[in-house]
Amino acid sequence: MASFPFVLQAHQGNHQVELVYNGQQLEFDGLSLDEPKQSSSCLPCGPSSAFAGGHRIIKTVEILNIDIEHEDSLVLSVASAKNGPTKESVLERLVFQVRDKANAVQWQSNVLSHVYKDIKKGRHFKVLVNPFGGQGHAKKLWETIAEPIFKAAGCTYDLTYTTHRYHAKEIARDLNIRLFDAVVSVSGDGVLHEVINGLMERPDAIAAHKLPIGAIPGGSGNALSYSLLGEDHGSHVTNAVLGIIKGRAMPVDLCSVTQGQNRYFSFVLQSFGLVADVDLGTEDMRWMGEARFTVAAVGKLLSQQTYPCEISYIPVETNVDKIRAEYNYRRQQSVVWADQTHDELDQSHPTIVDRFGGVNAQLNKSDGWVTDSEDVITAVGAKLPWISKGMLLNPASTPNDGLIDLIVFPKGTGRMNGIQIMLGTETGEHIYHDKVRYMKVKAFRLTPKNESGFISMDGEHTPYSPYQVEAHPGLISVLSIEGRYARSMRE
Ligand SMILES: Nc1ncnc2c1ncn2[C@@H]1O[C@H](COP(=O)(O)OP(=O)(O)OP(=O)(O)O)[C@@H](O)[C@H]1O
Repeated sequence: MASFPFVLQAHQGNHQVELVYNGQQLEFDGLSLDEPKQSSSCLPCGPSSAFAGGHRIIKTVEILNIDIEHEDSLVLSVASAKNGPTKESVLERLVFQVRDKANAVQWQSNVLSHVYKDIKKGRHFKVLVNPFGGQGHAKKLWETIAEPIFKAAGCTYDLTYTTHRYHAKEIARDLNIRLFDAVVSVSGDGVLHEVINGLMERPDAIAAHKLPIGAIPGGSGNALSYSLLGEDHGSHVTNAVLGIIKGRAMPVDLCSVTQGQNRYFSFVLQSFGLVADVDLGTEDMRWMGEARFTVAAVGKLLSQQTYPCEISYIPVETNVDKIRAEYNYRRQQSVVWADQTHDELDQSHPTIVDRFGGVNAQLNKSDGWVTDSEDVITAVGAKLPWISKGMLLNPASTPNDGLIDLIVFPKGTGRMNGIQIMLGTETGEHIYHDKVRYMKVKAFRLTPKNESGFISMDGEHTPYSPYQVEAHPGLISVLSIEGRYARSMRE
């Protein structure tokens, strides 16, 4: 293999340009101070400082494709952060003229083989778009932003617009998984919940759980996108698509929930009390848009409403400082991809095994169960740090620590503390509040002690009856460039 740097002499009009790829990034030297000939099919392009001094840098991860068109045009397709690191990346087509085609072909081959090292180039996706997701914007987001980037990267897809509730679940259940490199959803978390539950219902769930999932934010709650891309980029379609084209399969734990005779799979959260009420009990406030959640939560905190229940859990760590230290330690460790793991389902057993029994089993004392019987304001188990924009409820959540983050706001918090805690959820600082209990657990069981109310599994309404949650390590995989969620806790 040729050694770095890979250098190519090219032209833009009368300007000579040197394209230098060093394994980390592509640098253009000698660019015209005017922007090069390009087209952008995403966002309007603002003035770019990236061209200052005739020099521009494009990171390896931002390079989608390099084509040689006609005899002398080298076309670079990139999704770059040209408008600033917190702005949505932009699809660009940069065109250069080359005089020595053979040389250009060699350069193209050298660069692309490095850009797609360990990643299949030209993936084939099953794409699901919920035309009603996110107040009806998902279809437009697909057509105007996502689809052109997939095409520019040479990816192909089989597209379905979901036509009814549970359509995504039916598709995932019946999908010929060997045909696709991943299943991609342009939606909120509701459709992803259906996809995961559809995959897990299959007789070949053992194989199906290996099919990676790609999330493009197109709903009103995009918890997975926010968790993968962080607060700044969680709603940015281009960044999400880049992660799907250039990401690898990251193993992600999945919560299995037993309730009555049923089993659900939950990848975001299982909520009881205030958080469930705000999620499911505010349909009549939909006209307020996203503000409905804040208005409802403030109202409930001021009313000091509490919810009687019994919570049992198997604690692993209950000290927030130690949880943070472990979080930071884990971030120092090298990333493990799904194709490098041997999870429990690869072994001999054909179905999910509940290590701690289901909800109807007696709690086994030797497992270390602890039981609290007191009213709470809310109790939430979760596997994602962000549950929506501006709501970093479980900052220590990581994709694959095999544990559930359990957060409890006990009764008697008081109105002022309640508001302080709520404000803290924007940055995740609420977990340090002395009225909040935040812990890492292996499993938990919640038994409501009143007649009726709301329990939410990933935003889905489930019966108001006891449920037990256990995390199954690495049961699904999600396409990710970083191999971890965006940083959600301070160092
Ligand atoms: N064509 C359709 N008609 C009605 N419901 C649908 C359709 N397609 C999908 N759904 C349902 O829409 C629900 C919400 O979908 P999605 O995940 O896209 O958004 P969300 O963020 O959860 O919520 P929101 O609808 O508020 O954006 C899912 O539970 C899914 O079953």
